[in-house]
Amino acid sequence: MLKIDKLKKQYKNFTLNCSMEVKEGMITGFVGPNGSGKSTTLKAVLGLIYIDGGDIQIFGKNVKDIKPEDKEQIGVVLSDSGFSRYLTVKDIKDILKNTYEAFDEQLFTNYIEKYQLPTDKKLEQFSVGMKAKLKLITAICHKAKLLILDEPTAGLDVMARNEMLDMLRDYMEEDEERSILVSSHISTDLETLCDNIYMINEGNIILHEETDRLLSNYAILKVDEEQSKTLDPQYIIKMKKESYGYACLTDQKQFYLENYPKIVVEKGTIDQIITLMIQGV
Ligand SMILES: Nc1ncnc2c1ncn2[C@@H]1O[C@H](COP(=O)(O)OP(=O)(O)OP(=O)(O)O)[C@@H](O)[C@H]1O
Repeated sequence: MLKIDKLKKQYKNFTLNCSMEVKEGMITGFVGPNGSGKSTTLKAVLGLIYIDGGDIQIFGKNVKDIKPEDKEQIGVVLSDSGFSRYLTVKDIKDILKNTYEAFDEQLFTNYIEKYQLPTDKKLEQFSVGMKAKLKLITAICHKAKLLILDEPTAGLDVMARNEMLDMLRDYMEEDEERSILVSSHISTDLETLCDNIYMINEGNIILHEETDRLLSNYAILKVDEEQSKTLDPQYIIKMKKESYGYACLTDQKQFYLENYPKIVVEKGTIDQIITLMIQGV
C-alpha cells in the first residue's frame, strides 16, 4: 500500500532517514517524541515537501507519478492544514462533493449528526475537538483506500479520542483492503488501534514491532546492582540507570520469567518502551 525506502530530508539541524511500510488491511502507528520527524515523513509521503533522497511508493507507484485519481484514494489529516476558518460544514460538504467522485454524502451527514457538529457555524467558532472530528470525517468520507493521519487525536479528551478511534475502526471494517498510517504521541491510542508500530527518534526509525508482540513479549526488568551482574544479557535490548539499579528492556519476557524468578519483570507500556529505547544504552 505504502512503502518508504531510505527517505532522506535534510533541514539545518535535522536529518530524516526513514524506511517503513504500511501493508494492506493494516493500521500502522507512528510514534516518537516532539521533533523526531513524524510530520516531515508524512508530508514527504504526501508530496508536500521536496525530499533529498530515497523512494516513496504509494499503491505500487512512485509518489512523483501518482495521478489525481490515485490521490482521491488517500484521505489526509494534517495538523497544520484544513479548510478556511470562514467556511461552514455545509460549505465543506459542497466542496467535498465537487472534489471527490466517491464522496459519500450520506455517511458525511450521518457522522455530522452523530457528533452533533453545527452545520451553519463558521469553523472559527468550532472547538478544538469539533475541528478534529470534522477533519477526520472529511478524510474518511470519500472512501479512500489509505488514510494518512498526523496526530488526529491531538487536543482531544478521552471520550472524543475514543469516538475518533471507533470511527477509524468502522472505516477499516467496511473494506479489508484499506490501510491507515497514523501518528500519535498518545501511546494508549496506538495500543488499542494499531496492528504494528514504528518508533522514530531524531529522524531514525529505532523500532518496528507488531503491537501484540510489544505488549506480550516486551518487558522491563528491574534489577539492583548485584542482580545486574548475574543477568544473562543476551536478550537485553537497552539498559538505563535508575535509583534502584537498572531498568532493562527485553523482547523475551518469558525467558527472564522462567530463569530469574527473583527479579521484577514488569509488562512495559509503549511509553516506557520508547523511553528506554531512546534513553537506554
Ligand atoms: N520547514 C522546516 N524548516 C526547518 N526545519 C524544519 C522544518 N520543518 C520541520 N523542521 C524540523 O524538523 C524536525 C522534525 O520536525 P517534525 O515536525 O517532523 O517532528 P514531529 O515528530 O512531527 O514533531 P511533533 O510531535 O512535535 O509534531 C524538527 O527539528 C523541526 O524543527
